[in-house]
Amino acid sequence: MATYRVLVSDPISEKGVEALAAAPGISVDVNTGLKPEELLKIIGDYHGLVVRSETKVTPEVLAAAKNLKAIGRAGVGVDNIDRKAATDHGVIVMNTPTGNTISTAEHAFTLMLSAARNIGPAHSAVLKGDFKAARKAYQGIELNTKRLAVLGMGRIGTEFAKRAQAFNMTVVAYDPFLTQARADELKVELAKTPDEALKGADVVTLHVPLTPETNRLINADRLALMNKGALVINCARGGLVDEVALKEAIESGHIAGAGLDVFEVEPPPNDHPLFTLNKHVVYTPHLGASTNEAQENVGIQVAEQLRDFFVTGEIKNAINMPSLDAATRAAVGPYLDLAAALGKLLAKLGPENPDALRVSYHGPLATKDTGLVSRTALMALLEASRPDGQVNIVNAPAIATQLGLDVTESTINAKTEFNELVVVELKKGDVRYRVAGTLIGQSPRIVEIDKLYVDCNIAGRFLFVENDDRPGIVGVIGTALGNAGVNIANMGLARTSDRTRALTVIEVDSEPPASLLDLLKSTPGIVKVITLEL
Ligand SMILES: NC(=O)c1ccc[n+]([C@@H]2O[C@H](COP(=O)([O-])OP(=O)(O)OC[C@H]3O[C@@H](n4cnc5c(N)ncnc54)[C@H](O)[C@@H]3O)[C@@H](O)[C@H]2O)c1
Ligand SMILES: O=C(O)CC[C@@H](O)C(=O)O
Repeated sequence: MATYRVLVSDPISEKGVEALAAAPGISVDVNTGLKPEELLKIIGDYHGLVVRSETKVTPEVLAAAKNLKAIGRAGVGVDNIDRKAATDHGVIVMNTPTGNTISTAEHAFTLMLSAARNIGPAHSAVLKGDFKAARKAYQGIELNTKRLAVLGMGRIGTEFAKRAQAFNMTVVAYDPFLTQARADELKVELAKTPDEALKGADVVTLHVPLTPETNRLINADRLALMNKGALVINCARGGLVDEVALKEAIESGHIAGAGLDVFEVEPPPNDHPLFTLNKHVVYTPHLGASTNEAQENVGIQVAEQLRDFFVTGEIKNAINMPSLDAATRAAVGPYLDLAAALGKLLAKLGPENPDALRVSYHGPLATKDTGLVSRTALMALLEASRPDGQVNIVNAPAIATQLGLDVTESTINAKTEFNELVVVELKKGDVRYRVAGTLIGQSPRIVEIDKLYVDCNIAGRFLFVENDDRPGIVGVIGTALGNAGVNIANMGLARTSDRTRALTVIEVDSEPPASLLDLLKSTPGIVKVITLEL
């Protein structure tokens, strides 16, 4: 059994490490706090990497990670992992989206309460002996009946909103994926834009991922839309808030204060502009997910996901490719093998430098999740012209885009002679070349090559001979193979209905020598001879 080496480069729970180390064929090294240059030196030895947010998985790290197959993020945000570089290098990135939801929502809620009631500065004042002065200085804000804007109504935003409703706050939410029906179910007002949510809000809480679109989501103009004396809570990502604009809005008195768990640069510098403020502010060092419960959840989840990926091929919570659970993997397994054979066949028989690949599904298969089947056909097509290991299931679509190969998938309701059919077609200008296969029982078969009906195994050594449909050709081929000592395992004949073209598909037991191929190619009536190992 292959041994996969996994590096855990940020601290995760002991139970997670144990779960991973106990899996067959997996060995684990825990090596946290590595400097970037140290990580670069060792990453080439590993097949799997487990991180939290400290390890930065940069394009340089991915370029050095020659054996890396999967990265597991023990947490939600994957902004510390260069997703494009991972995909280009064919590395699956998985996160553990649910394990820290409650802890983070609770932490964000704590920040709101603490900012409203000056818990941080008041606590420090008590320790400094300023008890009496602090009683005067730290008048709080009541949250009851206040208007809360939630930006990002996903897992954490929803949990925050529920808690705010228990505090009798009115909740308005903005999220491009929030439907009116879901908003009604959650009893929140649905805002159509962030501005609409912020207008007249007393508190805003952020629960969106950091992306180019959400960078500085909260800026000076948006702060100005909020009510005077409002609070800003950020337990998502630092870059979501323009920190300078926030400081100015607090100093001007328009915004009362902020509760921040995250900063644009982490750790923030000691002279960070927001650190001079001392009312209605509370800062924590990215602690949203730091509870025993959350860390155990994400540590175990990430370990199980990596283990299942290496041991059974199951893909869960991947952010750069479709998921594939064990049951679906088993159900589509034979089609994956079929798709790989069809892709390989097309690479050999179809037009060179094609501009489009189309994968279509007929019959009940069309109702299944076929994303991975199509990817497999594409991968096999691309693999044929690239050295081993350059193309895989993760980076195949990105490579196709680089090549200008348009890949489409469709389902077709038209009846065929087969209960189910997978058709893979390669197009170059007006030239189209298609191959198709089906499952007979659980056994994948190739049933069509360029509109000729065949019945061919998906594994083995083959000789494809295109010839004129006239007497004697099969005899010539058989004699030539016999003379060359190449045994025929299987043979099938197909021809067009107008008898202009015929195809002889021969499964052979050994590699046909070049002299045999030359002889066949020079035989009158034989148009094309191709060998292929599927
Ligand atoms: N402080 C911490 O320790 C900590 C812990 C966990 C998560 N996080 C952060 O919290 C974020 C949210 O986590 P989650 O589990 O709720 O994720 P989620 O995917 O369940 O929710 C994110 C929501 O944001 C929405 N969204 C995307 N772009 C948006 C936009 N421009 N405006 C409004 N909404 C938008 C999405 O539709 C989605 O519903 C994560 O991306 C992560 O960065 C921080
Ligand atoms: O690992 C952590 O503690 C932070 C996790 C958090 O930022 C996340 O996005 O899940």
